[in-house]
Amino acid sequence: MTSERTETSPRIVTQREDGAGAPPVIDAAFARWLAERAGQVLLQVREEMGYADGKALKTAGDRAAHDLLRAELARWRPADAVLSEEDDHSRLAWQDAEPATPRPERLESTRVWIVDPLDGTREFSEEGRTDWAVHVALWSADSASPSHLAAGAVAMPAQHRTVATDHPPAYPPLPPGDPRPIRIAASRTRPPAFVTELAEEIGAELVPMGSAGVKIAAVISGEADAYVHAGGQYEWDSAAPVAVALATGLHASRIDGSALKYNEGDPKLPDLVVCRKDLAPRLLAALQRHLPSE
Ligand SMILES: Nc1ncnc2c1ncn2[C@@H]1O[C@H](COP(=O)(O)O)[C@@H](OP(=O)(O)O)[C@H]1O
Ligand SMILES: [Mg+2]
Repeated sequence: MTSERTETSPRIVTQREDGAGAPPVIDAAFARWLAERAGQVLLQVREEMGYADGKALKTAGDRAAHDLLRAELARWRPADAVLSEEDDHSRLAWQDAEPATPRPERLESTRVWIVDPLDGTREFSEEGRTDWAVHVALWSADSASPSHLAAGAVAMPAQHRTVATDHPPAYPPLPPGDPRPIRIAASRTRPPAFVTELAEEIGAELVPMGSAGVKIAAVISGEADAYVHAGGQYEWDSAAPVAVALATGLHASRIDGSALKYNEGDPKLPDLVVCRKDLAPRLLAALQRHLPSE
C-alpha cells in the first residue's frame, strides 16, 4: 500500500495562502507569525507612500502595524493582555498620572504580549535602510526565567529575516584567535556618551545601526559582540529581542548586572547590555566605571 497522495486526495490546509488562516497554536511560533505579518504590512506602507513625507510615513507605519497586532491578538489570544508602544505612550507611568487613572489591566494578567509595532521608526522612514523591526514578546507569570519572557520574535522584513524563540538561533560563533577589537552595536542617531567612553577604555569599535531589535539581532548573529544602551528606553524596545537572546544562551541584563524585568507598573526600562557570555564579566566591570548618572 502506498501512502502517496493522489491528484484527487484532499489537500490539508492549515493556513490560507493569503496568510489569513489560523495561526500557529504554540506561542513562540505565533509570535513569529504575528511579527512577520506586521512586517509585511510595513513593507506595503513604504511601497504605497514612498519617502517624500517621512513624518507621515512613520505615523502611517506605526499605526498600520499597531492595528494589525492589536486585531490579531484580540482575535487569537483574546484572554491575554497587551502592552504596546502605541497604546501606552499616552499614559506612561500611570502611578504618576491623575488619581483617577485606572491601574492597567495587564498588571492583573498572567499573560501579557509586549509589542513594538515599529522599532527603528526613524530608519523605516529613510529610503534604502533595512535596520527596523517588529517586536512581539510574551510575558508569562508562569515562566521560570527571571525576565518571565516566555516567547519572542523580531521580524526584520527589509532584511528578509526573523529571529524568534520557536527556533532559537545558534550561539554566535566565537571570534577568531587573533585579537580584534570588540564591536559594540550602538544607536546610529543618538549613541549615549557613556558608551563612547566605555568603547575608548576597552579599545572597542562602535557599530552604528538603528533599532534595538536589529542591534540585538546583530549580537545574536555575531555581527556585533555586544549591545550597550542607557539613558532611556521602554519595555517594548527590548522584550522580544531579549527573549531571543536569552533563548540563544547570550547574556542580557541591566548595565548594573541585575535582571531585566518586564510587565512592571512603569514600562520604562532605560538601560541594558546584551553580549556573549564570555564577554559579560569584562563588560560589566567596565560598565561599573562608566555608569551614567540617573
Ligand atoms: N534615550 C531614549 N529614550 C527613549 N527611547 C529611546 C532612547 N534611546 C533609544 N530609544 C528607543 O530605542 C529604540 C532604538 O533606538 P536607536 O535606533 O536610536 O538605538 C527606538 O525605538 P522606536 O523606534 O520604537 O521609537 C528609540 O525610540
Ligand atoms: Mg522601539
